[in-house]
Amino acid sequence: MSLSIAKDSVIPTESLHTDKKIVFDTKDLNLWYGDTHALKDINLSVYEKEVTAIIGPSGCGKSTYLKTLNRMVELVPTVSTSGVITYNDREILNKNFKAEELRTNVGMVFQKPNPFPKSIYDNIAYGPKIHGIRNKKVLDEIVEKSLRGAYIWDEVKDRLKENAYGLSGGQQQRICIARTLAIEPDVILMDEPTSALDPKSTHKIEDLIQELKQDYSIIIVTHNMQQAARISDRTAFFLNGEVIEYDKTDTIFTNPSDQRTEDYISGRFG
Ligand SMILES: Nc1ncnc2c1ncn2[C@@H]1O[C@H](COP(=O)(O)OP(=O)(O)OP(=O)(O)O)[C@@H](O)[C@H]1O
Repeated sequence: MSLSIAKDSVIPTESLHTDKKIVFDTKDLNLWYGDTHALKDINLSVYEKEVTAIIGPSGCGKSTYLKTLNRMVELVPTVSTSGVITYNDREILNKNFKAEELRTNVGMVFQKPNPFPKSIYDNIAYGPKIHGIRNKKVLDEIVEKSLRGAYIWDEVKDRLKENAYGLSGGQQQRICIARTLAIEPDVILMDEPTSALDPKSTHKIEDLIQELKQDYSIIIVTHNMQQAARISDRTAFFLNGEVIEYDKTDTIFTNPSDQRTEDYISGRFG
């Protein structure tokens, strides 16, 4: 297996060897927005029930990569791709794989909390209802389980009929996480989930992510390197659309093998 090679972004290092199952395997992925080559020869294996952080300066392709994993990137008409991504050994860029099916297994939480303008209850019940669940008792159970899973049940259990907009930003973000849990995904993509939150809410979400990784595989884009160091098991460093280095988080932050990683994590650019 190749060691870290910045040139063609094939990065699995010796220390990445693990018995863990690969959830997402990306091979030679390239992505263009029209003429803009946004992702270049990405090779990356994401392991189950871990937190994988994606770091790198603005515009390096972090969000694009995340949105490729649930095919949201296809909503941009100019997008074209080459290469292969498998999710649990199934090729997802293949048109035969329905994006809707993928998205029931791969949930996403965005930078800005984006609850629906509906009651807290309806925010959580929305996804299950779309999937055909109508039984009130079953929906009640899903709502409670999801809110408990996002560690917000005790704060909202007496106000489930109130509009979610009445909650604080940190609470809204946990409602959005609960909404994702309600569709029972096995992967949760998080695009800078705490960047709009105060330190206390950030801390709660970080604790929550640590809990969630017992049951889910989590991929998180973050600009906050302390956050990546605190909560992730592995970290990928992106630069100009390439993966420069991918390794265990401890290694990336204490002994990176590429000078550009070292320069970035020590704040010399970005
Ligand atoms: N919808 C789009 N159409 C055209 N180009 C785009 C589009 N979205 C992103 N890009 C370009 O693709 C490249 C990667 O952008 P992306 O948003 O993935 O970077 P990022 O690392 O997530 O940045 P940030 O940290 O600022 O969110 C950039 O050059 C960006 O301008």
